[in-house]
Amino acid sequence: MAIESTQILRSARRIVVKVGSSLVTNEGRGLDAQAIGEWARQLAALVNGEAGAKREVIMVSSGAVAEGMKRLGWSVRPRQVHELQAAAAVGQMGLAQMYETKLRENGIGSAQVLLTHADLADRERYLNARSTLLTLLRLGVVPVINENDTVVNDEIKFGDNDTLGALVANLVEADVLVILTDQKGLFTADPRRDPQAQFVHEAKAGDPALETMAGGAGSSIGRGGMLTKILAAKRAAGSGASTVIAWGRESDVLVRLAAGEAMGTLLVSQTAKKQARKQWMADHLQLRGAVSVDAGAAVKLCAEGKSLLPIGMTGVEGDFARGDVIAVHDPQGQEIARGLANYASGEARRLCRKPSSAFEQLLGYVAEPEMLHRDNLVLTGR
Ligand SMILES: Nc1ncnc2c1ncn2[C@@H]1O[C@H](COP(=O)(O)OP(=O)(O)O)[C@@H](O)[C@H]1O
Ligand SMILES: N[C@@H](CCC(=O)OP(=O)(O)O)C(=O)O
Repeated sequence: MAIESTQILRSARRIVVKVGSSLVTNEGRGLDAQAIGEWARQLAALVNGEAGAKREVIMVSSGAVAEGMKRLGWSVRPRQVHELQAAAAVGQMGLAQMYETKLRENGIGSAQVLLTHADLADRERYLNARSTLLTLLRLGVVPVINENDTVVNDEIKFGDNDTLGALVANLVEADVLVILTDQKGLFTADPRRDPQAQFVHEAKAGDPALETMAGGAGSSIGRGGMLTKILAAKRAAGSGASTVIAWGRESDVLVRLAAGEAMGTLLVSQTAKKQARKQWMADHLQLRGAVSVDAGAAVKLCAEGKSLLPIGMTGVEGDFARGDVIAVHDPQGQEIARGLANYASGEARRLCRKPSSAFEQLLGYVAEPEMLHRDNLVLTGR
């Protein structure tokens, strides 16, 4: 593995770790307390900076359906969606409890977050999920995420948490997505079926050749197999995150990866994080409105890399909701930036020229001090 590649892991500050059902539930035998304890110990080590700098980590864990089936005494995975949903609701209790216990034993707080694809497609919910997760990370708490199986049906169900892991990596703009599974990484063919399969150390995320190598799930517990992992890596690369697929039972896997050790398969994102964000924002051509700012705010945005605060806003155009993409115009009417609005147009009009200390009285609640947060904004002027 090239030196620059190991550097990707070593320098990663925000990491999303995804573990699959077969690992979490010991191939369906029940929650693997020892394995979860091991990952919790390693997550704590990353948060505490024991493997280099302090990292922010998010755990995306499957296993609710498999654990629920065990608790309900079902040996065969039900085909009816509502039975799967019921099993997930039962199993999620145990899953959350186990992570909470194991992380707490390591001195780390945890939070349960259940998400659906629809939550992340809706701009307002996307922003809400993003700010909640970023707040949890700032507090040093490890979010433990799963699909919200109760409210999804066939069409909108992720069906596999590899995709969810990638969407979460996009949501929080993680540096790296680590997918822990029951193989050492990607092989040129499913190693359970082809003994000649060669290990792939490193490749470009999104390379179509990888999709032909990847087969379906090797066990009756796992869902997506390698293909969903390859596609997840492609999706994660959309926001600039590289992906590692590694064996979840390798000793100290997370700590060693974070220290830069070459393990598993590294799928390198071809786009830098900033460039990816700019592209994403540029793709949202449908601007819902704009805010005009004074010269001071324009300098803060363009030259100082700051967020846009309502105090610098002189006017609001259009009718937009929280989470919509809007433009920022300088005093000459030139577009200088675009970003995700934290406030709807009606609220924004009331906040123009106001300091954040006045927001609560004006709106009746306290929300973000920024109209456009730096992380949700790209400069578009020259
Ligand atoms: N090219 C490949 N390289 C490695 N594993 C593969 C490949 N194609 C298919 N697989 C299968 O994918 C399985 C992992 O996927 P899955 O069972 O869904 O795990 P998880 O529960 O971790 O998501 C492996 O056990 C393996 O049998
Ligand atoms: N939300 C489901 C996860 C779906 C699933 O099986 O994912 P995975 O094992 O990661 O392929 C659960 O917790 O059972």
